[in-house]
Amino acid sequence: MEEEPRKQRELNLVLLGRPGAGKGTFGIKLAALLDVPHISTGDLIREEMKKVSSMSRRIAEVVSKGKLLGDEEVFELLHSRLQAGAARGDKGFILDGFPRTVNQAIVLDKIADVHVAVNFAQEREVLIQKCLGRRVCGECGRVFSMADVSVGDLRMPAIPPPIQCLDKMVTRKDDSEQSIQKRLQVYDEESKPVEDFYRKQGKLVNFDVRGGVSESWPKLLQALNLVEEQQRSSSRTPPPAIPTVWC
Ligand SMILES: Nc1ncnc2c1ncn2[C@@H]1O[C@H](COP(=O)(O)OP(=O)(O)O)[C@@H](O)[C@H]1O
Repeated sequence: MEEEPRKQRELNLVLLGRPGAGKGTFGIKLAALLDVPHISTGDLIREEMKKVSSMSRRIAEVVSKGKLLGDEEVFELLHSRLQAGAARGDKGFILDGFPRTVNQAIVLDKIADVHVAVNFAQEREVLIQKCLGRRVCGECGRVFSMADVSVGDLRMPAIPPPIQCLDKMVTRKDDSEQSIQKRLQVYDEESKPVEDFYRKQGKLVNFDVRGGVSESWPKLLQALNLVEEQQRSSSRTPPPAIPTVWC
C-alpha cells in the first residue's frame, strides 16, 4: 500500500518586530513553506491607499507620518481579507504586522487560535539603514534592499533586484528618515506590549536576525522547529530544468 504523504503541520503565526526587522521577507518564505497565506496588514493598507477616495487620502497621511491606523479600520481590512481567503479554502495564516496593539491582539484571540508569535529583533541602526535602502518593484511588488548594511560586526548584504525590475524601483513614502524614527517610537509605545501579551501566553519566540537571509533562514527554521518541514518541502520540489543556454 502506498504511504500517505504526511500532512503539513498547520500553523497560525503572527510576526512581530520593528519596521525593517524582516517580517515581510521571512513571512513570505514561511508562507511558501507551510502553504498558508502571508497576510501583511501594511500591504492591505497600501492597496487601500491606491484607491481614489477621501478615506484613502486620510489613510495615506497617517501612514506617511509613521503613525498607526485606527484599530477599527485595520480590523475591517483584515476581516475582508480573511473572509475572502476562507471562501477560497485558505487554511492557517502568517500575519505580518498584525497585531500591533494589545487591543488588536485581544480581538484576534477571539476569532482565531494563534499558535506562535515570532518576534524579529534587530539593532536600531540596522533597521534604519535597512528601511532607507528598501525599494519595491512598482510592477511585481517584490521588495529589495539597496543597502549593504554594516553596523559593528554585523554585515547584511544588499538584495539587488533582477534586471527586469531595475527601472521600476520605488521607495515607500514612509521610508523617509523622519517617518522611520516615528515608526520606531510608535513601536516601542504601542507594539512592544504585544510581545508581553504573547510572552504571558507562552507563545513568544524571540529571533535575533544577525546576518543576511540565507544565513538567518536555517536558524529561524530551527527556532520554529520547522527543519523537517523544510526537508520534506525540498524533496517535493522538482529539480531545476537543465538550461539550454548557459549565461
Ligand atoms: N496592524 C496595524 N495597525 C495599525 N496600523 C498598521 C498596522 N499594520 C500596518 N499599519 C500601518 O501601515 C504602515 C506600514 O506597515 P508595514 O508595511 O507593516 O511596515 P513596517 O513594519 O515597515 O512599519 C505602518 O507604519 C502603519 O501606519
